[in-house]
Amino acid sequence: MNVIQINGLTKAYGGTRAVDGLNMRVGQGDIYGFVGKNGAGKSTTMKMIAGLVTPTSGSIKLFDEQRTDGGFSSAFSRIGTLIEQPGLLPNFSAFENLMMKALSIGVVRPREQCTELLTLVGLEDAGARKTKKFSLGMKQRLGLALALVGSPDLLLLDEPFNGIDPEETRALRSVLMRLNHERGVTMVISSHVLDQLNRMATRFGVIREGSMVREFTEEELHTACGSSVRVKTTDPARSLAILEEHLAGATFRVEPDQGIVVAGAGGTRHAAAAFGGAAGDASASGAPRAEEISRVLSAANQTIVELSVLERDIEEYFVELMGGADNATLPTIEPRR
Ligand SMILES: Nc1ncnc2c1ncn2[C@@H]1O[C@H](COP(=O)(O)OP(=O)(O)OP(=O)(O)O)[C@@H](O)[C@H]1O
Repeated sequence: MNVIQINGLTKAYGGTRAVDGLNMRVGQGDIYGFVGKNGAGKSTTMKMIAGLVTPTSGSIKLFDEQRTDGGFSSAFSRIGTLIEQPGLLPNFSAFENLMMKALSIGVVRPREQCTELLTLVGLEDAGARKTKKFSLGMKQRLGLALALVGSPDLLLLDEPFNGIDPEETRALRSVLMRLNHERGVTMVISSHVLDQLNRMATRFGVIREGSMVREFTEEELHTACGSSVRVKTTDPARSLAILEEHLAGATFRVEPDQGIVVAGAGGTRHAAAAFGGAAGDASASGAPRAEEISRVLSAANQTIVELSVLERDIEEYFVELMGGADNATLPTIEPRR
């Protein structure tokens, strides 16, 4: 079942289209990594889903309920949001902040739920402290607890890792993973911190200038970033012609030293065809196989002097989809742990 189904969503501010004909689909149980450069339209999209901003046009369906001009009748009660700074009252304790929300939305047994949520986000020992004494990371975790009051089925988290240190980040990430695994909570997490999303997300959506560039699963990401093969022969021009003839759907790049880099449609520059695009045999697995390239060239009496498999960088792939690396806030992705 789709938890979120968005079609042609647009938000215009005067002449600026913050979101421009966006399509998006989030399935039940997804941890959906919503990726884009600063200003791409992530926050505006999240705010429209959360009902904080009214769309200019387009449709939003949440839990099979279509948004109307009056908003949603029941779907909103199933959403928890952490968008921008959590709205904490600084002179009240963490527990009191949670209780106020629990009482305002009529949670059954509010004290129990608030105590449980403080434990869930690792703030059980800080419940009585005023939130103005909290670190940024503690505030983020309390903000998450606030979003969880009422046991929502869908969490919308806008840049939840912004400005918090690595230890707090790890703590927050582990709470989110538990919520997803143990309670089946669906999440949309927007971030330009690819590293964090890459460790958690089961699906991704890349937004660029207000439009969805592509959506893909974690598996499809790894297929798309699969290896390419570099081959060098004594007759590069002839070898290239042979490979082009035999490897339908693959893409080719000749490097300055005449080495030929062969990638599946999911492998390098022509990633546009990766999912559902025109792709031939060589791209079906996302990458050409070195053995196949070797066999094709040998059968045509080409002399191979070098053959190697190149791994593609996930970060490079995202940066390409997002529209280039003119963003200083893109860190390197570390290997999964
Ligand atoms: N209330 C508003 N009035 C006018 N323009 C806005 C408003 N909100 C957003 N924008 C513009 O819409 C575009 C998208 O902004 P948005 O905040 O959605 O992007 P973002 O992807 O969340 O970026 P960031 O990562 O920097 O938060 C930007 O050009 C922004 O300046």
